[in-house]
Amino acid sequence: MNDMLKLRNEIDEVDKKLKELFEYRMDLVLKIAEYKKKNGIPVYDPAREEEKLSQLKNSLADKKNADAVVELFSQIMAISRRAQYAAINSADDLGFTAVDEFEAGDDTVIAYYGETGSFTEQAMLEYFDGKGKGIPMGTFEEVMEALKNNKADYGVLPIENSSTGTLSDIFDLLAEYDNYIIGEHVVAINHILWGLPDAELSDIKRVYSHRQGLLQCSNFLKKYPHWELVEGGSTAGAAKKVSMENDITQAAIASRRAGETYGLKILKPSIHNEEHNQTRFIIISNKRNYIRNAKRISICFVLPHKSGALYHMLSHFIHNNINLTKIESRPIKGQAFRYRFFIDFEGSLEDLEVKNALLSIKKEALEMKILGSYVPVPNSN
Ligand SMILES: C=C(O[C@@H]1C=C(C(=O)O)C=C[C@H]1O)C(=O)O
Repeated sequence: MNDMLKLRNEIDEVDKKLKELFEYRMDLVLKIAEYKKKNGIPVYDPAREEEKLSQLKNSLADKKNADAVVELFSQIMAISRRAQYAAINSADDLGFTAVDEFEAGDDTVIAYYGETGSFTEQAMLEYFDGKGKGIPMGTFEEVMEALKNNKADYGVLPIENSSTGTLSDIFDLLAEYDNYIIGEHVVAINHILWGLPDAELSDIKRVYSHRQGLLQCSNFLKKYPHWELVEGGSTAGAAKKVSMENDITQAAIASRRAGETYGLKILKPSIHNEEHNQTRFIIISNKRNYIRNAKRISICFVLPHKSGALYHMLSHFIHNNINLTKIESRPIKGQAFRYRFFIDFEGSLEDLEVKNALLSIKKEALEMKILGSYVPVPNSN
């Protein structure tokens, strides 16, 4: 027998013992689960886990294995928690209810950002298949308020553009309001420069649009440095303004639907920077419901201000084998250089792995909110 074979035989012996010990440990873990269930004790006990890890680390004969031991036992404890959640079965509730579908009929009221003809209205019409009664809202916040005050059943808001990135205001509003993401929809955005029926490109002195419209067409606008760019309202609102004010020197960047709705003329088509300009919209509700088995979840959390806090938080995703699709951070109002993290990941609120990760994060974070669970648009993020 050669040397390696001999060593491998020894490893086999060690693994056999480890396996037996692991099975023995899991039996103990399940007995503890029984006790916790009977006495209403939560599964996750971070103080106990912290104490165990430092004890194991400090008692090592050879400190070079310290990080490996922490990693190994963090995994073992995550596996143990998962087994306990399975045994106890939803004693710790995430507070969301699964439904088979979201109903939308002719009486359903949907608050959307912008005016008739806005891209958000288009997202609403496509998502709800033309059903429901859309009510336009002048600001993102008004959409949130309409849900809060039960003036609307659903809301539709833009959240991310393929060329300009996320709309940070929406993240702040999601953290602030008790409204939840129940769906998403992606719309191809084609920006057109619109003027009055008699206007020519050479007449233009001022261009109106939403901030996003101006940003997404920045390369085209750079060619006309003498134009005054005015941001405010939605793209459709800008088209309406140009039509109403009847000034030949004014133009708007807006969608085809908006320009046609307000009787304008195309001065220049397809002026956006990126050929495949797309915006992702979210559908929101004030109820904590989600489509059963929806495979995307969004959360946000605030961490204690200490080193390694984010690393530790992310380890809950790693140890539960959860794939993150997006991470963002936003400054917390009134707290200089402190951040709230926003994470999207794959999984269903019914998965034990997801439950394990979320309940652990909830326990460790200063605050944690599940922003919703929904069916993702393929390849949207
Ligand atoms: C097994 C328990 O449940 C969880 C798992 C732990 C472990 O695997 O050692 C420790 C603490 C708890 O988070 C326990 O409470 O002891």
